Amino acid sequence: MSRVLHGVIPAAGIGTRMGSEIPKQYLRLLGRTLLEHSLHAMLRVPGMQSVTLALHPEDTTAAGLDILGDARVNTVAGGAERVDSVQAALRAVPGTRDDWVLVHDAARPCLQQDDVMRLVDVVLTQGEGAILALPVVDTVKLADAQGKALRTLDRNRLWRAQTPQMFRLGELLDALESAQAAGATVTDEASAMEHAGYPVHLVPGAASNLKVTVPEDLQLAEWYLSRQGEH
Ligand SMILES: Nc1ccn([C@@H]2O[C@H](COP(=O)(O)OP(=O)(O)OP(=O)(O)O)[C@@H](O)[C@H]2O)c(=O)n1
Ligand SMILES: C[C@](O)(CO)[C@H](O)COP(=O)(O)O
Repeated sequence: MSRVLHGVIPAAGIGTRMGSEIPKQYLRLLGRTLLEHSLHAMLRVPGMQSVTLALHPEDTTAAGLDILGDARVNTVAGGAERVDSVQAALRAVPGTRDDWVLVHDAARPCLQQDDVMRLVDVVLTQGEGAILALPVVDTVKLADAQGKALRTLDRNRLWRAQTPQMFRLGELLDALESAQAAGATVTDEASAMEHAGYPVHLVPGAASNLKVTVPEDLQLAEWYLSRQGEH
């Protein structure tokens, strides 16, 4: 069975919730764009053979960054939704169906190597897919359409999905296609794998691996990045 690793980074979003003049993946923290931070984290993973970036079809910014200089980096045009961008990138991965792929959001620039390595270790030991995730710490309510609480969920069994999410390339491609065909909501890769009946291990991640979504996330991400630089 293959132990070859590839990376995919969906980076074709427009950052509506950030509301910045440029797409948020090109905002800079400590001198590097969010996309560069995320890409470097992927390229640093031992054994990473390629990283495929899904970029917005009208993206002219990536070409001006040094990141495309690494021979392992490929780009493709992304799609209308994150899942479309991930599918486009997966189809362009220069690997075999048996190889492993780690899908990581460009918008998660503070990924730490020890977290990725724990994920890779679980996957290669178990031979099954896994994602980084965080146990929920708040009390969580299920609401009706009017915003009235219906009931309280058992938070001991609730996790917040992060990225990277690591699966076999061929299985993930097939799972995404069948979930799409069935009209299932696919907000991450794991949801497609669950839909197809595959096990998905939850590997505890770190709060620092936040998804930069709204303006106030930028300061926090910069603080996490500056702390990482100290070690
Ligand atoms: N059509 C899309 C939409 C999103 N993404 C990527 O998926 C990741 C997670 O998406 P999100 O944080 O929602 O980014 P945006 O879609 O840009 O933000 P928003 O939803 O606020 O518009 C980001 O790295 C984003 O660039 C993508 O590749 N293609
Ligand atoms: C994949 C993800 O980051 C896991 O939490 C998340 O689902 C992406 O959601 P978004 O709305 O596309 O940011």
